[in-house]
Amino acid sequence: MRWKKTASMIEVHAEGEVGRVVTSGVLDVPGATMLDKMLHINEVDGSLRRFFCFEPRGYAQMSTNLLFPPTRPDADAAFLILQPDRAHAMSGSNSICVVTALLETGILPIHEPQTVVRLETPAGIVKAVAQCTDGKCVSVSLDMSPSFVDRLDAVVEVEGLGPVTVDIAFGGVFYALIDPAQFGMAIDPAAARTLADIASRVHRAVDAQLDVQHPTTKGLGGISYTMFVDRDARGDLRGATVLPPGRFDRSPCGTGNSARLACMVARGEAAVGDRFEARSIIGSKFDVGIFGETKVGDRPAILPRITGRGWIHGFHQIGLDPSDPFPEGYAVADCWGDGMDLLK
Ligand SMILES: O=C(O)[C@H]1NCC[C@@H]1O
Repeated sequence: MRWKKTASMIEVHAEGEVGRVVTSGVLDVPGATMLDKMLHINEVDGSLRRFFCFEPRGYAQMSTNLLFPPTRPDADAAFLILQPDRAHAMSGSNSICVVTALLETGILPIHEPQTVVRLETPAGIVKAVAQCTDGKCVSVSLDMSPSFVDRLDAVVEVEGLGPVTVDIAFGGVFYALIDPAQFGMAIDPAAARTLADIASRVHRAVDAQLDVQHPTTKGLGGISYTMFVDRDARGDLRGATVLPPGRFDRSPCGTGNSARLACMVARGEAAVGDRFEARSIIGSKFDVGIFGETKVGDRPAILPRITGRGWIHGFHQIGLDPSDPFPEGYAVADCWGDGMDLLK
């Protein structure tokens, strides 16, 4: 074997959203904390992100999760979420994928009927409670990051669309939440390309026109994603997160629904103790709820809880031959999306 780099991973999806879990090939990333490691990838050396996320080893519609030993004594494992544009601080679907992989392959011991896993992320500790039967994680409940509103009904000037109203909120990462009705649209898989194009334009406008900062943690600023929010015919929450360079989350989105719940509480549309069904653009489901409240800096914040399911669907090995002409991979807008400028 003459490969310059080799990595093994577990292929997992959570309610349709793929979150690969790397189990070998990456020993560590410089940084004393998970936030430091994320900033190293985003500000110093993005080669790992490109190796895993770009073609031919990667593709747009997935995330790659790097596993690490925890840097904190109160955590069982740590992970970083790599996507084509950057490493991100927290992710609901990816947390479900990581817990499913850790427990169903014995990296951490599985206990029945319930296993608690404390995950360390750049956004802090996420407590995961997995319901386990016959060696399967039947469901995973996540106590998400404290979530809060940055601003409601902000207006940005969007190329080709004019003024667009968004809510900016934090659910583990920052979101621009968009009501599609302002474009005469609704969340519909048949309109996915049009909606994804709109979302990429809104993302650019928010980046350029709004200064979004976390009140207590430098390095968590700026929106990660945009998310269309509406309700389905049954009145259930329906959400569709668009990730750079312009593709939809296949899951209902845990961090996005956490941000949405914070906005609903701020508008008096929800309260502590409420629970909802949240659907994705493909109809998959998370149970989402609010189990407490707190403060983040001077901001009132909620404690969301997200429950969903993950499934292992493969085992995978990738590598780099020294003669490969594309050691850092490549991406083309035909299937990656119109927001190629949003990639680093
Ligand atoms: O569920 C979530 O929070 C994630 N799904 C893809 C984008 C977000 O990180």
